[in-house]
Amino acid sequence: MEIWNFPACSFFSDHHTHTIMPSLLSGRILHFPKLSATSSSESYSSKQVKFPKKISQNSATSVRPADSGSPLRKTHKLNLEVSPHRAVSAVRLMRIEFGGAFADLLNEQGKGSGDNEMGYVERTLGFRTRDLDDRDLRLVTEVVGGTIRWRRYLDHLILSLCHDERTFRSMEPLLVQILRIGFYEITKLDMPPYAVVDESVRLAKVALRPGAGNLVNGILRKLAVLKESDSLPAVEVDGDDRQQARGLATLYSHPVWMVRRWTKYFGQDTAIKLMTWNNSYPSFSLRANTGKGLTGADLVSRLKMLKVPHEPSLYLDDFVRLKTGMQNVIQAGLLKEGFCAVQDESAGLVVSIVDPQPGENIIDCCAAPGGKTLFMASRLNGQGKLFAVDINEGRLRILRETAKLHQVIDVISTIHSDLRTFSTDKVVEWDKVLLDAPCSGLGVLSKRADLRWNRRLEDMEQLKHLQDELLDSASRLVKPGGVLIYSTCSIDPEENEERIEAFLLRHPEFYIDPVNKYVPENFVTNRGFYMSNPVKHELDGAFAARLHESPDRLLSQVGHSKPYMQQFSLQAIIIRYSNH
Ligand SMILES: C[S@@+](CC[C@H](N)C(=O)[O-])C[C@H]1O[C@@H](n2cnc3c(N)ncnc32)[C@H](O)[C@@H]1O
Repeated sequence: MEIWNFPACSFFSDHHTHTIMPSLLSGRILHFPKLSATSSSESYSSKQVKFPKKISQNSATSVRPADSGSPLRKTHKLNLEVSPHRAVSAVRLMRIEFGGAFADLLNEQGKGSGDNEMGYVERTLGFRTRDLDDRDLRLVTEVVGGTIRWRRYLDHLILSLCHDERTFRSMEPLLVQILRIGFYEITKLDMPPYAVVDESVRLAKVALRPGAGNLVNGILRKLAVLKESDSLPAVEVDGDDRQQARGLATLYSHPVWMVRRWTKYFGQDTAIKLMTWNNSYPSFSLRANTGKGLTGADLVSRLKMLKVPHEPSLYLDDFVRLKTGMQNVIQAGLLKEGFCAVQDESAGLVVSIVDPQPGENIIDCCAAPGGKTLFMASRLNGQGKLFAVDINEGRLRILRETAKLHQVIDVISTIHSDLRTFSTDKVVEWDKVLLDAPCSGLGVLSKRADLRWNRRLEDMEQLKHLQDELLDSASRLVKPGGVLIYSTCSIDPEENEERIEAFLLRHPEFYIDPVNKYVPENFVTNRGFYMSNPVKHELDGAFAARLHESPDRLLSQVGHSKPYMQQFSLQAIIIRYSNH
């Protein structure tokens, strides 16, 4: 199994994630889980997605050799007339939009669906294409990420070129994906329009029906003409605040509520810059695995050997930034062999704020899949103990496996528990407590292309409530005089500063420890918090507050003490809770 160390991310949605079940895919009529809010309200919608009949007779050109895949593959036909990147992209987009699969550009070996991707293509379209080569793979990554990001804008263009709104709303989902891909390639990738038209028509005909091909032909040709004469349908950004937000939301392809929220908090200019950042191709950072005795210099020489362009991090030793070449890093096995991890510097800086020291006992309260845990563990140099709590067992398993791979498992104990329950046991106190809280992830939208469409305004209220509860729980685990670090990968003040202000009102025994000592000054806010801002720092957005608990808390808080405190030793905790 490929083990990934994801960039810092929000996974509130984990509990709502749906994946396509293979058994569902084999039927002609598929019942997908609930559509995302945006797809139902801002785009076409359908709960029953009809897929085309299996391969049309005239499109099959050869039969795949019998020994080259699963039994399913053997029985089906290969279509060499359809461009593989287009077929795979369309199916991936269907999975992401209706199946809840994430569009992380790095997910699952960079192929989106792992080795079985052609199986999905075949079951969805009724035929398979030739396998993807490296160029196709890069194109699929680009097309899928871009088409998701630009979905609202692309739908605006498609709608403008349809006869009427009903035509658009009643299109089959697969037809919409084929059109979106074509529109994206022509308008954003500047691909030769007539090649795009031809390929898209062919896919629509073979995968759907001849009429669908004609429709694609008509609409894409109109687009090609408009593109050539530089007269694409305009997006109006005027009127009152609400109308302007709608216009900007279409022009920069984001949900309206996000535009309104960012305009309110940061002003329109910054909101536009933020959306532009979210729409750009993400860059990635790698962290050399010092747990294995490797250094940033070792990583740099491997990257040089691979001819992967890179630059050292401005802020963190042992981190390097890549703009391109991630595929080479993957193929060379650097991640698989635990040589390095993918970690954004904005997440690395949160670990700098925790400032783990050898010999300390640290608890990471929402730890999985372990990006920060592993980095902290490597800083303990084999001395001390790190407890990793998470409610999600599957993700904790990934954490354990990665910790073994990175050779830092000796200092880590995993605890599968809801933090709220775990903390009421009042088991023991820790020197440092990190709460990397579930959050909206609004700081990582450039990497998580689909996230903007899966978040709803209503989620924000639920998240804030959960964050308050988890902060209260985490605070119970801090020893007198100890440190509590709260972090998110969000830029939203309501999930960040406001949560801390509310916490301090509930817990006057804590005070803010300004982060100046731990991170460069340009990341420090007026209140002494850490804030990485994509517009300012060209990193993912992230936030952290470092809070100290007053050493005389127990004296000052009669009746609010921790009755069962220290009744267990750390060793007993390991035995009682750990699952490895
Ligand atoms: C932002 S992610 C953590 C990312 C992780 N710190 C890293 O750097 O890789 C939030 C995590 O909180 C976990 N979580 C959510 N609710 C929880 C709860 N009540 N108790 C414990 N963990 C919870 C989720 O399963 C998720 O893994």
